[in-house]
Amino acid sequence: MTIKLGVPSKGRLMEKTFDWFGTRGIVLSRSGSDREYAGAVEGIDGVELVLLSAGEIPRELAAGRIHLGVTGTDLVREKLGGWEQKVEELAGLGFGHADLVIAVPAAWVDVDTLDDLDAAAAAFRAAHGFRLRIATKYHRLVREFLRDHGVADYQLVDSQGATEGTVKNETAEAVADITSTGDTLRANHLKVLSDGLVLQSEATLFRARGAGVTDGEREVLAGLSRQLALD
Ligand SMILES: Nc1ncnc2c1ncn2[C@@H]1O[C@H](COP(=O)(O)OP(=O)(O)OP(=O)(O)O)[C@@H](O)[C@H]1O
Ligand SMILES: O=P(O)(O)OC[C@H]1O[C@H](OP(=O)(O)OP(=O)(O)O)[C@H](O)[C@@H]1O
Repeated sequence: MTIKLGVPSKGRLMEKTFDWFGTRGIVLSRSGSDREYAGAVEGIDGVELVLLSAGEIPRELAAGRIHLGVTGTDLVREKLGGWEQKVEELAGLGFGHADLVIAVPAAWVDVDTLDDLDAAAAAFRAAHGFRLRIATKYHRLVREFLRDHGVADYQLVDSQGATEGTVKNETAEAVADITSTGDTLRANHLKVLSDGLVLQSEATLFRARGAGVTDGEREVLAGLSRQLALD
């Protein structure tokens, strides 16, 4: 009779999630040493804390291995096709705000919009014999966004980190990545296209639609909802 709550195992999302639950009387903590991914829950019975990579939480929710999970809306939409059938958004947590954007070199003075990018991509292919490369880890979201906005002549290249560096390293001509302050983009001489906002993300508490629950677990979920003032 335990509800499993998945929370990011490190960094800003973990700390702010712990604070968010803490102000609502549920004290989450990482037990053991700094490197041990075990968690403890005080202030409510029947809830188990599972510490996971933020990027794995969508899949764990979809598989029903955790009942509740905190992660960014960007990661849920990217990792879960038909996400609305698999998870329910219970609450935006008011932190982890970040924009997924398309950015190009600041030096490309003729490219400020997606239409410009489309034209530049066609010219790039004619000049170089291969498609303009956009580095990202958000393949699904970027592909859908560019398709919906009529940009076709490009290829995605996978980048799982330090994405803004790919342009300087000449493994991509443009990037699609998360930004919050814009510092990383500026430091890498990149600019966001004026209509290049793919998605605005926020840390969110999700419920797995497919996770089986016993009557006892349903009661725990109801108690948790009351304590978190979700209703
Ligand atoms: N600079 C930022 N400011 C605010 N939120 C951010 C920022 N960068 C990433 N995020 C958000 O944090 C969440 C986790 O990001 P990311 O996938 O980079 O996790 P991570 O810390 O690399 O963890 P892991 O690799 O363990 O999954 C995402 O929802 C993302 O939108
Ligand atoms: O707009 P800013 O405030 O500069 O933040 C943006 C950066 O933050 C994230 O990286 P993170 O630190 O998570 O590292 P990563 O390269 O592993 O994704 C994101 O991927 C950007 O690189």
